[in-house]
Amino acid sequence: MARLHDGALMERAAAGLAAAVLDLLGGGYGRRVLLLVGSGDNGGDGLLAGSMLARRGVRVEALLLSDHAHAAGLAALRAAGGLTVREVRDLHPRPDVVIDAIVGIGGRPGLRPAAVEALESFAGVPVVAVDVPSGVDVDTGEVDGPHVTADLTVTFGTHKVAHLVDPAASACGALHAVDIGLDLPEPAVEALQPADVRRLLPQPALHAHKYTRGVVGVRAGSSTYPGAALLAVAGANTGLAGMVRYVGSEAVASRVREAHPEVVGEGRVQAWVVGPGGGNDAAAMLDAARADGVPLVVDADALAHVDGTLPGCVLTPHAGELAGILGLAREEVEARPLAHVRGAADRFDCVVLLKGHRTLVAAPDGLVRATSTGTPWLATAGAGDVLAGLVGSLLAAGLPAFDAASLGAWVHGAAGTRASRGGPLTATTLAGSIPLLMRDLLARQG
Ligand SMILES: NC(=O)C1=CN([C@@H]2O[C@H](COP(=O)(O)OP(=O)(O)OC[C@H]3O[C@@H](n4cnc5c(N)ncnc54)[C@H](O)[C@@H]3O)[C@@H](O)[C@H]2O)[C@@H](O)CC1
Ligand SMILES: [K+]
Repeated sequence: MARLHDGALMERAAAGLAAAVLDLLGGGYGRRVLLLVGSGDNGGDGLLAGSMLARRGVRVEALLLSDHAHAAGLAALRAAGGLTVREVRDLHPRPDVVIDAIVGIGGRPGLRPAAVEALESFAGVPVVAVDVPSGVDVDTGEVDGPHVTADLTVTFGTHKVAHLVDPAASACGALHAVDIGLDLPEPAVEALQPADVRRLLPQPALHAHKYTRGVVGVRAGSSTYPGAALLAVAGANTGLAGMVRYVGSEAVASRVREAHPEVVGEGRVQAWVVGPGGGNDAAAMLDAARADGVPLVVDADALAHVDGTLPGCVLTPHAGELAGILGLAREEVEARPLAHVRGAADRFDCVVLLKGHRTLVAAPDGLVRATSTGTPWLATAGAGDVLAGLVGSLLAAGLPAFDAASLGAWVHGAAGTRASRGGPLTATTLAGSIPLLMRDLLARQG
């Protein structure tokens, strides 16, 4: 901002927005676009993009929702032949696309009645949000009152928290970022990209042997839930660590050995995975694992027994489990996931991985990584057990807890998408696709 004239940034933003809208429309001439325009620079972006679209033959109408509108944007739109109106009833029928330029990063959460009325009048028409869907809380991802639900969000300079954190992230639709040449500080919320994952992924050294690659131990499963043991072991046994140990009842252990002949019994480990399917044994599993003094992944039934602090460890709750730990209602965690995952990481002095549509991983210092991979098909029994095992293997391989958890969440989501190919998947096929996903990633190295 210091180096660039305001107008230059807005020009770049508007050009990127107009290009994305043309792409969505499949052309310009004869198409109809409605702009919903608020009082600030977000409205200015919309008006300026509207002028660019009008020059490409698009019939552009702007509904001005405030007495003030960005003056230069307004002049540009009118000069290009765009129309402006102040009432919904004065608009032509059904546009091909609605552009939400009501508010951006300067907006307060919620929408005014005139904006809500306009959005309701054109329900069913695809919506392109300018920078963020208006009405969401940009810096927390929270939602308080009415907001736009977009099919496409075109953002500028960098992703904002609302693009990465639910519930706002779910209102963004597809995301398209336009580089406008900003110099940006380190973010407090980040999302790993494939190149980051390749850099962080543990790979065997030239003279590696199984012990130098790390040994991960799994304490999971019970007579009621033997499958959880098999799936947690499947997640741990994807070849990222040098060896997997399983500790549990002989009945479950023999089934684990049958399914995974590489897996061995009790001994020294560099990390433990505790809790999936543990049932009534979960407290004892957690105590036994804690006694070793190595990093832990605490999942499922073991989460209810966490107390004190667990430096270097990872908790992997879903919203209901985190609510249980914090003594809150599930809905409260779902409404403010970023605040609560950070609160839990601070309270237990460990990394907390909150599973969901956008899995969040928080470190005790407040840094958060949001997971951008995954598919709703991953909401399937046992997928969480696989994730716990996977994170455990990354811990055993020597990654710090924050990297192990965020890398595990990314790989888990990407492997799920790979295995799903747009259709259903099971936890077993998910685990099987993890090494294939990593092979694809590493093949693109360099
Ligand atoms: N800062 C930057 O570097 C750039 C900003 N740009 C655009 O500028 C936007 C930010 O512009 P502004 O700071 O002017 O702020 P906004 O345009 O986001 O909104 C602020 C205006 O909306 C009003 N308002 C606040 N909450 C409202 C609500 N809930 N309902 C209705 N009106 C409300 C305020 O009174 C104020 O006039 C960005 O989101 C982006 O679209 C781009 O042009 C690119 C460069
Ligand atoms: K907007």
